[in-house]
Amino acid sequence: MTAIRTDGLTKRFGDLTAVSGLDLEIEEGEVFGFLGPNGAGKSTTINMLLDFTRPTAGSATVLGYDAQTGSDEISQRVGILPEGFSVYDRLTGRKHIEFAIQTKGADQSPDDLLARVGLSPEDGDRAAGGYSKGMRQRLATGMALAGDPDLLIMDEPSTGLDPTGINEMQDLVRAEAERGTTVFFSSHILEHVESVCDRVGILRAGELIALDTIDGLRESVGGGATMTITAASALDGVVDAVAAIDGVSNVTATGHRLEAFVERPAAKPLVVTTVADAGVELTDLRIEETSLESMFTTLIEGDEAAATTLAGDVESAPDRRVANAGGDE
Ligand SMILES: Nc1ncnc2c1ncn2[C@@H]1O[C@H](COP(=O)(O)OP(=O)(O)OP(=O)(O)O)[C@@H](O)[C@H]1O
Repeated sequence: MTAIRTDGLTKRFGDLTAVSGLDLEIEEGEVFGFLGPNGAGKSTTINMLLDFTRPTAGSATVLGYDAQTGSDEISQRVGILPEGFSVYDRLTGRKHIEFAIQTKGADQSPDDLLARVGLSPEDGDRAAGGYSKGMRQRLATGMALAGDPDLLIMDEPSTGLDPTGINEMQDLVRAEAERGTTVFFSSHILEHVESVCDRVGILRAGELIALDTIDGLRESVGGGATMTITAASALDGVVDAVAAIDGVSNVTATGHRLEAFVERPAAKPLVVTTVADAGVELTDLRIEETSLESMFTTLIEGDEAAATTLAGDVESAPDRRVANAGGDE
């Protein structure tokens, strides 16, 4: 079954399009990372899935229920970890969990749920106001797991956590995924989702600009590298010859240094032989591969070329923009 499906899901706030024609399909059992910088539209999308806010256009289903007409059924089957969850300082951790179990109408042992998120019965006895950020996040996740949801939606679960807390959060997501829970979680940092996600969708300014597995994304950016050649004499004379090689771009020479961006691995030796054939003596060669993280950073900062590289799989993106250009509020 499809856990989440959106068709042209769009939300406008006045002139601002927060989410634009989003088409997503997330399978049951999948761990999906919803990525994008601040303000990209991640929370707005989640709010539409949970019927906290209504779409301007398009539709969504969650666990087979329409997000609007089936919101009661959805809230019974979905666990939510909201962004910026705050605890009731004076209530114990266990009370928080008991409250969540009651809300779901479930019959579960609070201590089992505490244990599932790595909190001991003694932790459960303590007032949550004294919890560390990592413990608060565990508690919030424990509350989200009340009633054994089929789908866990986590909005920026790594916010405010230190590296240890982030690792703990990733372990929790892995453990839930192993139990068969579908996990949909948003983040603005690729590194935080990279090790746990089956697939990621990258949202920028409300538009889905990439939808792929981490390996697929790697493949899209793979092979790209910056070569820096240093020689015993000036290199400006070879710029044109290097730039003429298929798969080589952005060639610049400053004195004895030449830099070139190489898209195809096979072009790398050609750059070296072209320089050597010009009778220049090479003294140093450095190759810096483009990392997924750096591509992601470039991408979300608004680099159109990077967006085009990663957008390969989002075939309908241009059509969607046209289709949704009019008719919204
Ligand atoms: N109720 C609202 N009224 C007006 N504008 C809104 C409202 N809610 C969100 N927005 C705007 O919609 C855009 C998307 O916001 P959203 O919170 O969905 O982004 P996000 O990707 O979740 O960001 P963050 O990572 O900061 O939480 C932003 O420009 C935001 O200012």
